[in-house]
Amino acid sequence: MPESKRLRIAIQKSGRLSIESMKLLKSCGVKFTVNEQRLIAHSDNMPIDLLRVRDDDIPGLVMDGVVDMGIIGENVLEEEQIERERLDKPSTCIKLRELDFGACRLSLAVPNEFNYEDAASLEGLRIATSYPNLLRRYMQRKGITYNDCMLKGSVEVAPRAGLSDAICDLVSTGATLEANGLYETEVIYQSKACIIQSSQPQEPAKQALIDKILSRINGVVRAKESKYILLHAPTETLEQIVALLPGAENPTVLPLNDDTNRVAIHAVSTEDLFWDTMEELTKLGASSILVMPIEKMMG
Ligand SMILES: Nc1ncnc2c1ncn2[C@@H]1O[C@H](COP(=O)(O)OP(=O)(O)OP(=O)(O)O)[C@@H](O)[C@H]1O
Ligand SMILES: O=P(O)(O)OC[C@H]1O[C@H](OP(=O)(O)OP(=O)(O)O)[C@H](O)[C@@H]1O
Ligand SMILES: [Mg+2]
Repeated sequence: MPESKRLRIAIQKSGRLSIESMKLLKSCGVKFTVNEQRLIAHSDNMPIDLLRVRDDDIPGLVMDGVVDMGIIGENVLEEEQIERERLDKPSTCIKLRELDFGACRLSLAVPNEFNYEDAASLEGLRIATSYPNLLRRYMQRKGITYNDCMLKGSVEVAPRAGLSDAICDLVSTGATLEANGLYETEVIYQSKACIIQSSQPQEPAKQALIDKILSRINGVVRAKESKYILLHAPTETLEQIVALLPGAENPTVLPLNDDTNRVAIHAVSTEDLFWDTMEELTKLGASSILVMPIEKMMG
């Protein structure tokens, strides 16, 4: 297939989103082998090329129509969108869906000894960040003026190095802040990874491939969020037991050999079954409870 007909998907080369992005595409049936030295990985079984780049470059590549799709953190997407609007550059793309990885938040944080009351405590101070646009938008809405200290990395060491009074950086577990004697004061943006498509019109064959990938992603994510549950239940508590299964619609109820007082239940639950619920189920007489992962779902 000619180069222009192949679907180009940009993913992070190496970092927090890389492994999950590749896993997601592989679970959608896209086969490829990555050569660490190479920017492009061609799929062996579908007309798809993967571009492995710095995550900061992904939104721009999609917005300029250089690639057709991208997997990126919403934080980076939004930051680039604001920047491009400011510079009058193409700033649109279609967010196809949020993904189930890369969850983090962009937060303000200050040194442990800082006496913080609210964002106004930062009036006139220096804030180090890699996200100047998201920070500016937040502070403008609050009417607070501050001084930017733009750092591409190691933002968490800026206060100790005397470069800033506070930081605005990504937080997940909070371990990085704690290790650097900082505490989180305000969340300014909640983020997850997402998959985006160029807003330029696609030719039908390419659009059909994008739709197919998206539909497979929906199936993969739904399957990950679901569980297949099997158990034996006394007929007299059947209704209560079914009511306890989270998000299970119309479970299959089957008779058991030589036992008229008990039935087997098969159900797909849209949530995980927690230990507390398992214990409630056994109190109602359920036995042989099995909770199994589902690999794929469709329809
Ligand atoms: N601690 C975290 N937990 C979960 N997701 C995170 C975390 N930190 C960052 N992310 C998400 O992963 C994205 C990539 O983070 P990473 O630290 O790999 O970026 P980077 O160092 O800028 O990489 P690159 O070299 O590609 O520019 C972030 O933009 C964010 O969406
Ligand atoms: O709250 P935590 O769980 O500690 O996570 C937050 C850290 O994770 C990210 O960095 P990453 O570890 O991806 O490395 P980087 O600094 O090289 O980007 C982010 O920039 C924070 O430094
Ligand atoms: Mg980056």
